Amino acid sequence: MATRPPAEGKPWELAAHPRLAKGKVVGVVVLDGWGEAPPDPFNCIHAADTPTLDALKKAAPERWRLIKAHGTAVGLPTDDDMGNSEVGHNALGAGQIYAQGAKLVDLALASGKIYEGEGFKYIRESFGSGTLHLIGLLSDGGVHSRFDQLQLLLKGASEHGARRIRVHVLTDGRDVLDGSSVRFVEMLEEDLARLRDKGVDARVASGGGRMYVTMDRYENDWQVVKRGWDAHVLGEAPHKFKNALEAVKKLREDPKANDQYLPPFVIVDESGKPVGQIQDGDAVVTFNFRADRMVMLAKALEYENFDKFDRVRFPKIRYAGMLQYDGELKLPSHYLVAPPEIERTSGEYLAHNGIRIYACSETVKFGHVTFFWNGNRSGYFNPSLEKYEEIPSDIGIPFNVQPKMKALEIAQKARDAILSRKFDQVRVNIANGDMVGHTGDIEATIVGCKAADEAVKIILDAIEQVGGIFVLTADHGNAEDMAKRDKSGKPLRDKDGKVQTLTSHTLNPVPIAIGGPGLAPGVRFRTDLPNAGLANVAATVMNLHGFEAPDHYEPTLVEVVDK
Ligand SMILES: O=C(O)[C@@H](CO)OP(=O)(O)O
Ligand SMILES: [Mn+2]
Ligand SMILES: [Mn+2]
Repeated sequence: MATRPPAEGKPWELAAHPRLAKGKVVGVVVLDGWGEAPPDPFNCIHAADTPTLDALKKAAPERWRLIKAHGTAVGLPTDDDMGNSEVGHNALGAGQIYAQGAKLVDLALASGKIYEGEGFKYIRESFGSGTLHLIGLLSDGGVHSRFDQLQLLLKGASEHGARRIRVHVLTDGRDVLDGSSVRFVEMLEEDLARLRDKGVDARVASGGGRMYVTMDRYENDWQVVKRGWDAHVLGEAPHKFKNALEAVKKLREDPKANDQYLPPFVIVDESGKPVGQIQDGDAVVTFNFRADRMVMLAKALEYENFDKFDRVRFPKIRYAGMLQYDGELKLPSHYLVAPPEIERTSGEYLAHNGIRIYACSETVKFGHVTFFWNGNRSGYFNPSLEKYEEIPSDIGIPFNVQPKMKALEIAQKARDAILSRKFDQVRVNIANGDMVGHTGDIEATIVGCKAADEAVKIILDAIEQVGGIFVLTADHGNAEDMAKRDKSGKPLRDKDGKVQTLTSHTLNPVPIAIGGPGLAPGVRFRTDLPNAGLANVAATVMNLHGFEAPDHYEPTLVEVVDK
């Protein structure tokens, strides 16, 4: 964790790098979900035809190396935590390691401070006559939420006065194994039964699969959020069950069922009445700590004026997020734990130093190279220097059906931005390894990886034409390992002998490659930073723009030697 002196009050002007020239176009490519792992049939990156990236690897160790993308290196609670896009892009863009949401929530729960904060005091006002609703991802993936945090919150809230609690569960299957929803619901039901023994009226009220119900992001498809609203708030859904365990078990009987995409369901009583609609006077907490897939629901819960879908009813509730999900929008206005204040990101520094930036991705990753990259901040630092462009993602189909996604379109936009010479930095995120990797479809992921490699080639060719520099890296692993493994690394099989598919991110390191005709001949990776991680990339990029990095940044990966 950074122990460097605080930057407060320091000037924004960056010193010129003593040996590296300014004025080169720098292409920054983030391959989402692209880690490094040994060759193996479940390593889709290895299995795919990726000539461009293979050629870069040959420049190791001087211009290709691995960096850490998981655990404490990116501010997560432990080294057992896989990386994810939020923490990955935060670290890449900020150049510093911050304790992230997951860790801040752990600390607040462990110390009990969560119950003394403004957010909890606010929702507690409703405990007298209202119900406390908890909505979020039922998972121990640690990417958006964690089950142990939900357990502690349930216990703590009841000890602090909540008498009637309803949980609205979104099943995962993306950060954890598909099918694990059943076990999570069982464990939750055990906890709720214990609360009932203590006289708290606690039940599951509604739910659905995270990719189909509630957890859309970057306004890709508001219908997803509407399905959640209908189930959680209105108590309306096509499927009705007597309890949540029956719900997930029955819905999973469909051979095509998948935890990520379970349809919305509502729990009803003997007379068919929903057990937990959200009503005037209730309190609501969205217990995900991660922002991107909760912001849309937060808007629906909080905004008086709202036109994304017909809410039918807009109950007067006291709503708090686990964290504040958008610092610029101040949304939600009440929250249980203060988010990390990520400051002095490389984007802000570079904007102060006149660097013109173009950033582009498709919808599902657009906020990653903009909002997350800039320390969870929306909008431009300097609109006259920056341009952010979003390519609409395919909607309504799973990504294994169109595994090439918009890789080509993103690369063409980047190429045009590079060749226009209107920008000093052209930054993209190419989504295939991650989004297709999450489907667990090996064939499709291989196709996606090949498409990503072709996109990289287009961008590198443009950098070549303008005499520029490229930095290519990734935010965390995914496509390089699609099998769940035992401790020795052998794929685990289910009772029918089928290898268990790993849809989640991984703990693997990711590659970083530098090159291009603009790179001074003596630039190479240092050898004294074997444990470097994503947070070391920002200082590296600043150097390649011809600046020294600020001294509170994690150190640069490069040095310049005489050639
Ligand atoms: O899809 C997401 O929300 C996460 C996995 O839960 O992936 P990423 O961190 O790559 O965005
Ligand atoms: Mn990612
Ligand atoms: Mn992902």
